[in-house]
Amino acid sequence: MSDALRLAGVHKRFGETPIIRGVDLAVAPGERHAIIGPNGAGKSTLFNLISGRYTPSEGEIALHGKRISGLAPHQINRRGLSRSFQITNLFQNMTVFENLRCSLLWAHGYKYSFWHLVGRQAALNEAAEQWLERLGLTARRDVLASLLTYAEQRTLEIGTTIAGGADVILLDEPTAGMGLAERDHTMAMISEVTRDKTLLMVEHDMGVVFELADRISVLVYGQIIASDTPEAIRANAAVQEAYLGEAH
Ligand SMILES: Nc1ncnc2c1ncn2[C@@H]1O[C@H](COP(=O)(O)OP(=O)(O)OP(=O)(O)O)[C@@H](O)[C@H]1O
Repeated sequence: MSDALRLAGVHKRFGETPIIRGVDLAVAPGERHAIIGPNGAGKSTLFNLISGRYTPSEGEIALHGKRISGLAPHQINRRGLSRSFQITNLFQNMTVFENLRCSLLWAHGYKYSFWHLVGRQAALNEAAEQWLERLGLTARRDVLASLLTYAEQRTLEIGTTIAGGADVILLDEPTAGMGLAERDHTMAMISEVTRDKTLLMVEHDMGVVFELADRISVLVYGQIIASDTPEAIRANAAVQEAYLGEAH
């Protein structure tokens, strides 16, 4: 079986400045993979390369064995890769239910004609209700997205990203800006809704990373210096020196 996601020899330069300097990375289907590294290491740039916002200066990126580097973000999205942003990306004047319904419609509805779609309303509503339940947002069903707490907005944002039907999910610091209780709740939610999905996340919170990830890659100055299980990463001397030894 091909890797869900594979980067081979990826470089990114901005002008003359090399930011990503030869990254090879393979993420297996169903794996939860975290990318960690010091500030400015190039984690966001890597995400921008994978999601199509930037094109690699060199190298290739493949999704399920098919090349995606060079495609536009919406084309990559159509092929099953979806990215959730740190800044929430919701329809603020729509309710929680409507936001979920919208991403389901976007995922499943575009192929059908309008009248066909009308016949599918019941199924769509049912699926949106199930997502409310999975996200623990049933009690907030009819609240406008703009009136949710920050943590609820992030939960809904992650939910709409996944409800959209993608099977490879990129999460950008999913617990940033949350208190401890919210963080634990969000981790449990991510763990539940990404079952059977491939997850790649950038996260600064080591508690989250070591609990959630099956594998961890350490990016330092645009290169992956280690890619391994959490236990092996914790024990890796080069990683400790480059990163974990710092006050994070
Ligand atoms: N569009 C751009 N043009 C020029 N330089 C850029 C651009 N985007 C990022 N950089 C530079 O690339 C380097 C890596 O930035 P990036 O945001 O990818 O790091 P990061 O690991 O995500 O950092 P952080 O953990 O602080 O979010 C930084 O020095 C940044 O200034």
